Amino acid sequence: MRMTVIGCGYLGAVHAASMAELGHDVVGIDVDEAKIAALASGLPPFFEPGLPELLDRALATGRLRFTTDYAEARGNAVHFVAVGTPQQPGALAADLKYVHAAADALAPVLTPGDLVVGKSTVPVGTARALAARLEGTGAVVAWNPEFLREGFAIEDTLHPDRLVYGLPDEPDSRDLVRATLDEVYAATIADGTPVVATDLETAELVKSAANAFLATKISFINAMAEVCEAAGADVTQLADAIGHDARIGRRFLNAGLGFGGGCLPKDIRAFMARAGELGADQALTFLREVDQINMRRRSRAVDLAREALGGSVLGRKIAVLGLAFKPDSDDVRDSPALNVAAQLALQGASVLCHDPRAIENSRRRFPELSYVATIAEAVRDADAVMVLTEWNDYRELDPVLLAEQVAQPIVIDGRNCLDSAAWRAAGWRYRALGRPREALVPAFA
Ligand SMILES: NC(=O)c1ccc[n+]([C@@H]2O[C@H](COP(=O)([O-])OP(=O)(O)OC[C@H]3O[C@@H](n4cnc5c(N)ncnc54)[C@H](O)[C@@H]3O)[C@@H](O)[C@H]2O)c1
Ligand SMILES: O=c1ccn([C@@H]2O[C@H](COP(=O)(O)OP(=O)(O)O[C@H]3O[C@H](CO)[C@@H](O)[C@H](O)[C@H]3O)[C@@H](O)[C@H]2O)c(=O)[nH]1
Repeated sequence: MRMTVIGCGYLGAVHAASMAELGHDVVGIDVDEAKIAALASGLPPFFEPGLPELLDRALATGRLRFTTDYAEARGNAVHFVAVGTPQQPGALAADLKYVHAAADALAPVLTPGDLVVGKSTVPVGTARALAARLEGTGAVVAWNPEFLREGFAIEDTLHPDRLVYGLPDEPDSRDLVRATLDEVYAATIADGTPVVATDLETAELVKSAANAFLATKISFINAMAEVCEAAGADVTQLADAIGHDARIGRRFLNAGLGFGGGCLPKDIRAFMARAGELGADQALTFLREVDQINMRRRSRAVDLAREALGGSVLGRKIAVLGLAFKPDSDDVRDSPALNVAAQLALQGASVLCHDPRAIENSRRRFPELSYVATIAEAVRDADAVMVLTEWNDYRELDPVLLAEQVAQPIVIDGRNCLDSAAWRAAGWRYRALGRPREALVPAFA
C-alpha cells in the first residue's frame, strides 16, 4: 500500500521505516531539511537501536523515500500524522500548532477517500476537530495512537502489545477504514497482535490513560521511596515484594530519579488541562501529585549529593554519569539526569558530565555544562560519582578499579542500578534514593 508519514522524528522515522519493512511503499515528509537529508542517506538524526540497519534495508528496496515536499503525498491511500505535540510554553496544555500545520499542508494534495491517520499523542477531541478542518477534501480521519518506547521503538512498532483504531462514526466509512488499517497492519495482526477498534474519542483517551497509568505507577513507587527514606527501609526490596503480586506486577516499579522524556511529563499535564476544559478537572487532580512527586525526586538527588559532601557542593568535583532520560536513547527532553546536573552546577559544583549517546543533545540544551568523552575523564579526582541514567556501561563499572581514580569513594545511585553490596565491599560510601544509608538484610530471590 502507498502511504505517507508526516513528521519524521523519534516516532515518525521509525514508523516510516517499519511500514516499508512490512512491504509498504512509504514517503516520509518533514519540514526539517537537515533531518530529511540525513534520513534519506540512511543516517538517523537520533539514536535508536537497530534503526540504521532498518533504514538501510528499506532505502535499498526503493520502498522508502524522504522529502520535504508535501506534493509527494499525492495519490497515497493513507497519510499518517506523527508530528510533535509538545507542552505549550508557560501552560500545561499540548501545543497543536504542528498538527494543524501538517493538516493544512496536506489538505491541497488530498483526494476523496484518502485516509488521514493520527499517530501523535493528542488531547481528546483533536481527531474530530481535524476532520472538520479537512472537510471539503473528501478525506476521512482516524486515530491510531502509538505506544512505542524509545530504545525499543522498532520491536514495539513491528510487534506492539495491541493496535488501537479510533474509527469515524459513519458505518460505511468505519468499515472501510477498519479494512484499510487491517491491511496496513496485516503482518502484525497475523502475528497475533490484538486490535481494539473503537470511536475517535476513546482511542485518543486510551493513549492519555496509558501514559497517565505508567506515570502514576512510577510516582507511586517513588512516593514509597520517600517513606522508605524516612523510615530507614529499602524501596527496591519493597518493589520486589509487592511486584510478586501478579495484580501489581514488578514492571515500572523502579524507584529513582523518576520519569522524563518527550512523553510522560507533557502527556500527564496535557491530560489534566484537557480534563479541565471538559469540566472533568477533579477526576485528574491526582496527576498533579504524580507530577510533583516526580519532580521532587530530582531535588532529592541534589540533596543527597549535598549531604554526602558534608552540606554543600560548592567547589566540589562531581562526576555525572548519564544525561539521557533513559538508557539506549540520546533523548534529553525533560531529562531528570540533565536537570540534576544543571542544578548541581547552579549550586557551584564543578560538574563533569558523561553519557554514551546524549552529549550532543545535552550540550545544545545546556552549553554551560562541561562534557567529557570518557568515564575515566569524568571520574578522575571526583569528590562524588553520580549515576543518573542506568546505561549498561555504568552498571558494569568495576567499583574496585574506579575507587583508585576518584578523590573520595562516594557514589550516588540515582537509578538503583548498581550492585550496592559490591560497591560497599570496594570501600565506597553508597547512597541511593529510597534506600537506607547502611546495608540491610540482603534480599533473597
Ligand atoms: N517519542 C516517542 O517515543 C513517542 C511514542 C509515542 C507517541 N509519541 C508522540 O508522537 C508525536 C511525535 O513525537 P516525537 O517524539 O517523534 O517528536 P519529534 O520532535 O522527534 O518529531 C516530530 C517531527 O515533526 C516534524 N514536524 C513539525 N511540524 C511539521 C509539519 N508541519 N510537517 C511535517 N513535519 C513536521 C518535526 O520537524 C519533527 O521532526 C508526539 O505527539 C508524541 O507525543 C512519541
Ligand atoms: O520503573 C520505571 C520505568 C520508567 N522510569 C522512567 O520513566 C521514563 C519513561 O520511560 P519509558 O516509558 O520506558 O520511555 P518512553 O520512551 O518515554 O515511553 C513512554 O512514552 C511513550 C510516548 O507516549 C509511550 O509510547 C510509551 O508506551 C511509554 O512507555 C524514563 O525517564 C524512565 O527512566 C522510571 O523511572 N521507573
